Amino acid sequence: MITPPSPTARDAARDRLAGLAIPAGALGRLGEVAVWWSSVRGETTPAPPSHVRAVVFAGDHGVASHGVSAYPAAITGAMVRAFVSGVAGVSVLARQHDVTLRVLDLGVDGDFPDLDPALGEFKVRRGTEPIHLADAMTADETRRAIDAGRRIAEQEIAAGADLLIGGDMGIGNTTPAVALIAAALGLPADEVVGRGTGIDDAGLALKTDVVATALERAGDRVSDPVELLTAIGSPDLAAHAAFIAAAAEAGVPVLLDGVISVAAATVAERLSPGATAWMAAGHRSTEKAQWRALEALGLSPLVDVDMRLGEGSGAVAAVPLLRSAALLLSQMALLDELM
Ligand SMILES: O=C(O)c1ccc[n+]([C@@H]2O[C@H](COP(=O)([O-])O)[C@@H](O)[C@H]2O)c1
Ligand SMILES: Cc1cc2nc[nH]c2cc1C
Repeated sequence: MITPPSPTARDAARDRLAGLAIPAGALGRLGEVAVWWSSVRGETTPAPPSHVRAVVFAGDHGVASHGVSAYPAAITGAMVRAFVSGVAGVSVLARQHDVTLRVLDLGVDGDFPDLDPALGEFKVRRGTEPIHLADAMTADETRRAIDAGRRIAEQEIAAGADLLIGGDMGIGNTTPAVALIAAALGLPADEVVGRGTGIDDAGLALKTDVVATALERAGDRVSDPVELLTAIGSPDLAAHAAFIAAAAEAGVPVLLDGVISVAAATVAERLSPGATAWMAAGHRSTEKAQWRALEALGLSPLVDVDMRLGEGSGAVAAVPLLRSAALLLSQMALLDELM
């Protein structure tokens, strides 16, 4: 069940924004996100987010060995190690912007016996089935992944998060992500498929076929979000979607990242209708499915710099803008006070 963010705080913040010593609308999307931040914090002029926590959901995808990615699946595990060592792209941004980063292995096709066992605490399976040929996972695995995502959100909230970010790592994961978006928006494969890590035209045609076949294979099951995750999702995507839904249910705001995070958000909205009110869009990815889904959710991204890294990086890059927006709304003079 979703309780909407405070309409009183939202209206008061909107009034204050309209009265600031700026030409009307001059803060652009910073003004919009400041009003959203007030509504989700339930105060007219809340402090900027100071306990931002990001979780990277890692997993492998059976389609990765079917020509849909520019990189081999072995990169997933190598990057998990990079997150643990603090040297991945999002690790750098998280340090810079004082964001706590946690990586979890939900479905990597490999193990990490030399790393902290907490990394695999929520592991559901090793990789998924290729979604154009078979269900990604079993119904029981989907339930376990959803339960994991909810528990992860609870843990992050208990640790004091005032803003949550879901990141992703998984070679091949843009294929199920865009398939989930196609299912949610009722779009055909060719209107959602993008180049992911950088596939060429032949790869793009193949990936479009894979997504179209996966959607066809899923059939009517696309109308149920849980069955949809079983058919064409993955443990990492299911946990990510449940993480967002649980955050919204608990009244904790979420800043969205690229195409995988936004795909998870479309499923979260279906798991918990109204969840979108607790979300803001961190950035605009180069993946067209991401913009289409953001548009369908009614969200406008803060940062637009052609990023397509995933990992939660675009959302973390937007954190300073959200902080600026909150400070502008609370610290600027009103025009009336100056006259
Ligand atoms: O966030 C995005 O919009 C995004 C767009 C393209 C690629 N990625 C990242 O690249 C990987 C998936 O790309 P691919 O081509 O292997 O499906 C995965 O690890 C994602 O984090 C992420
Ligand atoms: C190197 C590399 C790093 C990534 N981080 C997220 N997705 C990625 C994909 C690749 C290939």
